[in-house]
Amino acid sequence: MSTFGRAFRVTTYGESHCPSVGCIIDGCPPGMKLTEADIQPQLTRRRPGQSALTTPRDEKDRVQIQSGTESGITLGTPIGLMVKNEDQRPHDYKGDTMAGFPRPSHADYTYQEKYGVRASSGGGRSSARETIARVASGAIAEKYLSLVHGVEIVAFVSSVGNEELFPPTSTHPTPSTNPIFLKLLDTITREEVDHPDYLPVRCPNKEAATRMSDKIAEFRDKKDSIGGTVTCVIRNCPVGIGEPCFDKIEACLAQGMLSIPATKGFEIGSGFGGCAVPGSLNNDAFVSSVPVAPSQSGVDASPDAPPEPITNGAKPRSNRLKTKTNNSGGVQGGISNGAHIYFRVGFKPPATIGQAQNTVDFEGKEGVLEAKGRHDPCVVPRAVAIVEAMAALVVMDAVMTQSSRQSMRDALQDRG
Ligand SMILES: C=C(O[C@@H]1CC(C(=O)O)=C[C@@H](OP(=O)(O)O)[C@H]1O)C(=O)O
Repeated sequence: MSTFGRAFRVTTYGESHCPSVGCIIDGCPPGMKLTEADIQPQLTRRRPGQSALTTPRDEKDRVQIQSGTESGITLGTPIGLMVKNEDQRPHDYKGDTMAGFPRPSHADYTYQEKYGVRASSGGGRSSARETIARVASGAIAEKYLSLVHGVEIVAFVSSVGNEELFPPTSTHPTPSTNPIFLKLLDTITREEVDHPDYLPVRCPNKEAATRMSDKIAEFRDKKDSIGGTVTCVIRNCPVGIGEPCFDKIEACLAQGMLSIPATKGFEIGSGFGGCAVPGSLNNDAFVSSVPVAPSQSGVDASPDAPPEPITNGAKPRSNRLKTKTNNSGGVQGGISNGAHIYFRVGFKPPATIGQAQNTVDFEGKEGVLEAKGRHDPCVVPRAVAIVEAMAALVVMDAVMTQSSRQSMRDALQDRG
């Protein structure tokens, strides 16, 4: 299906080589200021042609809002977003080789088998061009979450091949116990991730970023490709989002992330590393967290503090407890507990490589494929913006669902 979400519902359209890609968003709250300027920065972080380590396809990826706003304010009606495909080279996909051979590990074969027909050039619907619509709609969800709840979502590259930002050690087999990692989750911003020292890879450590950049260049120069991981943190996520049993927040995050092209893995909190340690080490003990009311504390709220959540006039609910550690990654029982939600997404090496591969054509005849075209040797530097967008879409949908439950519960108060 091409629709994601229930309350905040995004339907994406477009193939790699059709006139445009985009989406319709249904359910965006009315009355929010919104212009292209709110959306473009994330599209620019995702766009192809941004460095020597990405696909050279040179798209500007300028977004146009087609509907759903007037005078820069959302109307609550469907928002249409469109980005033109401008730099296509369909002839790269013509001829005996590219047209005749399903690219190993690409979607060519399965699309052909499933639909009996497929887009004749590019990745068609399976192309990373489709992620433009996710990034554009995610920017809108994120704007609301930031304005109303102070939510912050930041992703960064945590590995390329075997080059890791936090390699496992005997003391910290998983980063969830590493104080440097945890401090990074507290403070990292998108501006830091895009610091010139960390570009073009977007790994927030100069030495690791250089190792990763060299690794990608090495595989690009061999006409090969390499995989990697992206870590993402969601700060100030409201407590209580996630809909057990099947729409637990981590299940929705996993689905959202694993719907991004080229993903092969997802872990949250201590993840797979946490599965190798006893409960006594993995459990997150609780401590009291009774909030001090501003009138009692004698100090004004910090200008950086997240805004008070909007509760439609009902009494705000205090978060009575917090955890000392956060191996759970901010989620228990599939419901957010107020701690940072953090997770890691694994991306495989891109399937399209220029190196000769022994394979068979669509008829089963043996041959050699040397793929043509302009392709990423590694997707993780551009995937950072896509992971952030999918996180925003998941959280927005879950916040809207919980807000509706909460306001109906509040309406019942004192009425028996
Ligand atoms: C253009 C983008 O990525 C493209 C993803 C892609 C594929 O097969 O997935 C193939 C290449 O493009 P083309 O279809 O022109 O050969 C990539 O450059 C993008 O992400 O914007």
